[in-house]
Parts: sequence; structure tokens; C-alpha cells
Amino acid sequence: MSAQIKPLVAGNWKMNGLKANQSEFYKMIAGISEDLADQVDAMICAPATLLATLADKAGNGAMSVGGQDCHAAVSGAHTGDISAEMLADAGARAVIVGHSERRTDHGEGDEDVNAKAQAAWRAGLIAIICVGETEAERKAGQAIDVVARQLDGSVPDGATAANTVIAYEPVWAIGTGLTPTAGDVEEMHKAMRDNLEARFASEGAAMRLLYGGSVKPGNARELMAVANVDGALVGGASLKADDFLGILDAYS
Ligand SMILES: O=C(CO)COP(=O)(O)O
Repeated sequence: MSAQIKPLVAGNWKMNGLKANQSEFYKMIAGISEDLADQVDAMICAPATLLATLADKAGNGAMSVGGQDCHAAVSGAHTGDISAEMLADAGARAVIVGHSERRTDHGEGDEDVNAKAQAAWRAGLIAIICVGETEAERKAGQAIDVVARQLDGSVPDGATAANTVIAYEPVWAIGTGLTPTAGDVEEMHKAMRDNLEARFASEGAAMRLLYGGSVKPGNARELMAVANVDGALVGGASLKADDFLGILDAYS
């Protein structure tokens, strides 16, 4: 938690969600009170196939919708890819870039992520830029250095608190049920804050820093209370309305 920063809890549905799952999203909208919406922003980063439908239902209400990746170009001969402009056209407000699953499955490096973040801004979207160390890097005592390098390479010049959100997702905590200790999260988020403040001054001080990796209703309150944790990026527990609302409850 940071004073003055409105937190964001974003769900990442990854490659999950058929038309039948739209009802979970509608339950989420229905479950967010006006008071809660004043305390925290909520978003689902949906698969591209559902994005426009969910965005239409979301309207300007308590929930918004984001994409999970974008191509760096505006348009062109890139079969199977989606541009940031297309996501914005479908009603997205944000897009995740540099998720570790993209970095691993598609060989994306910091330069690619940097270009995608700039594409997001070009289309008027918030870039949710993901960073995080592997288990081997943490065991080798390199976690802070690895994340600092990823921030330096992946976050473009011109990042502001309005156009950029950073998500720290230790790779070994994603989908494993393992989480770092609150102390480890605090240390990492402080290091990220210092890095971003050194580069972006007051914008870095106000940028939202999310924690992601096995966030559940049962651990959300503790993790969200850590200094410089301004919300969460949630995978598995964002698929069911009850779980997602249980996480948002950390801010009630
Ligand atoms: O990768 C994640 C969100 O982007 C985290 O996934 P889990 O919450 O399923 O661990």
C-alpha cells in the first residue's frame, strides 16, 4: 500500500474463457459496491475473443477490461497478432506486456516489451509491464539485479503514473501456490520504487506497483498491506467471481 495511490487489482485470464464464462465477469461487476470502487480499480485482462463483449458490458462502471499482449506495429502483415489500436477499438483500457509466459513461450526480451509498451501508449492504453526473477535467479541472490535490469530495458522513457503500471511477478510464484514472504516482497517493491523514482521522479513515485503470483483471497490482505504494493495481478483466482471478489475484499 502507498499513500495517495489508488490500487489496481487486475485479473489475467490467460488462455482461459469461453462465452459461457462471461457470467463470472458479470458477477464480478455486480459484486463491486460503489464504496469498494472508490477504494480500488478492478480490471480483467481477457482473451481477445471475449474482450469486446466484456468491454460492452463493463461500460464505465466498476470494472474495466484489458488485453494480454499486443504487437508493436499499428497494423500490417502479422498473421495472428493483435495491435494495441485493435485492443483499444474493442474497448480495452490497458494491456499486459512482458508477462513471463510471453517472455518464455515467445522468446520476448526487454526490447520487445519496451516497443510493445510504447505501442500501448500510442493507442491510449495503460501498459502493464511485467518483470520478475526465476527461481534459480532468486536462489543465486540475483533477484533484485535481474528485476532492475528488466525495468531498465522494458520500461520506455516517457513512462508516467497514468500510462504505466508495473507488475512484479516472480516466475516461481506463478501458478504454484508459492509466494515470497512479505519481507521479500517489501524489499523488491522498495527497490523497484527507488529505481523508478530515480528515473521518472514524481511519476515514478506515483506509479502503481502490483504484486502477482499465487494471489488468493486468503493471502491478499497480507500482500496488499506491504509497503509499495499498490494492487495485484491475479491469474487463477481471477477466473471465478467469488475468488476475485475475495481478493478485492482486501481493500474493503
Ligand atoms: O501470472 C499471473 C498473473 O499474470 C499469476 O498467476 P497465478 O495467480 O495463477 O499464480
